[in-house]
Amino acid sequence: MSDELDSYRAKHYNSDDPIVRLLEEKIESLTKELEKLRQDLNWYKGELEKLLAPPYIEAIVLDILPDGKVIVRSSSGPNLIVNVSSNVDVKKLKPGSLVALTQRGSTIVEVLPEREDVYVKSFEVIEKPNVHYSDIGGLNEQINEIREVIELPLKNPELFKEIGIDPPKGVLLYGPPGTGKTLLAKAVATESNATFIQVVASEFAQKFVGEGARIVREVFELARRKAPSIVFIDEIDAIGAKRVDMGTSGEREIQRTLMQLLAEIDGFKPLDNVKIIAATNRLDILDPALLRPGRFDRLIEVPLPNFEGRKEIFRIYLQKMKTDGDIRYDILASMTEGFSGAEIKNVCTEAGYIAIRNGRKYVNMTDLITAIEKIKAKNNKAKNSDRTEKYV
Ligand SMILES: Nc1ncnc2c1ncn2[C@@H]1O[C@H](COP(=O)(O)OP(=O)(O)OP(=O)(O)O)[C@@H](O)[C@H]1O
Repeated sequence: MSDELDSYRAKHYNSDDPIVRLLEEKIESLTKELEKLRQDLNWYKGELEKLLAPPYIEAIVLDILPDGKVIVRSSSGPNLIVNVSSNVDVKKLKPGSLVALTQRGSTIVEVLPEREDVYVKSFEVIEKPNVHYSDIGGLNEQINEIREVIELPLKNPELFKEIGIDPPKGVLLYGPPGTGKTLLAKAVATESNATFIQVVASEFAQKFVGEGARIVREVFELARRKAPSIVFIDEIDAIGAKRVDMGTSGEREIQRTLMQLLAEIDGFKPLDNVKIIAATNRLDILDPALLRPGRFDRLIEVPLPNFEGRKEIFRIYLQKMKTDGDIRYDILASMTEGFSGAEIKNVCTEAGYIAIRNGRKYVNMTDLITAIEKIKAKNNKAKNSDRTEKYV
């Protein structure tokens, strides 16, 4: 049939015939459309395959056995001995590699890219913090105490060994927000030449559901690698509050994270050269397990600054600014009773803005007093709206 058609065409083909031309154009456009539809079809097929494919299980390689099998710890729990799919380059596998396992958990099908970044982002690592004790106002007693329990053992561990006492593994700083707890921890890291690793405990459970315990483990592994180091855990009450019931999975997750933290602290060796500083605004709600001997048995209160403290903090910030040279520190301190260090810093910054708005390049007492009034008014407003919320 097709031969007949070809010979008919050969006999009657006339490319000048408008009908033939029209038909040829039509064929060309239909061929293009067909090609496009084929591409679409392939794309949909691919998507469908992805949607129907079972999910993979993430696992960490623990060891590679001589027979080519691999021991992994799966994210869903147990350690497994698995095969490696032939399209995976076995040379790329090493203990610690992240891999994807088939649903039934029997074969490694892919080596996943290093994901430490995701975790590292959740904790800040400062190799060389640049905060000094002289940047902190009104906390001399606290500085002395933290030097004795953190700086001295980090710098001279042998001193403790010789005498035969175990230096504390860490301290707990407690007090109202903005009083300089983070600043103190950073300063002790600077002055002890230690790496500063900061984690915010509330993020353990919130950001990485189901992974809090793993992050705790990774933080301490990193701390040991970067020793001497200080692990600073801010808002420790987010994982360390005493709990009565553990009904929800979220609560159990927090509990697991806390258990891992306690296990890490208990596992510290004095020579690891890792110290831990935790901070909280809520000492009253902490689980007593955290405060047991050998854990956070050193508590340092970081209170709101007193009159002298406030003067010192004003001095620290105003010395870095341009002023008219006529600053009355006692007046500033007496006007700011109840202010935290953070609020005093805000007063100084605000006074700077006021000076700029007034076309000046230096700050004077009037700017500072205006700034104090402004921050007081803001605090009162916040307090009132708090109260209203409670009664609504
Ligand atoms: N005693 C202080 N001396 C100098 N600056 C201070 C002092 N207290 C707080 N500040 C300043 O206030 C800001 C907040 O302080 P910091 O983060 O150390 O407080 P914190 O006690 O850790 O607060 P939070 O409990 O809210 O985490 C910092 O920028 C710090 O510079």
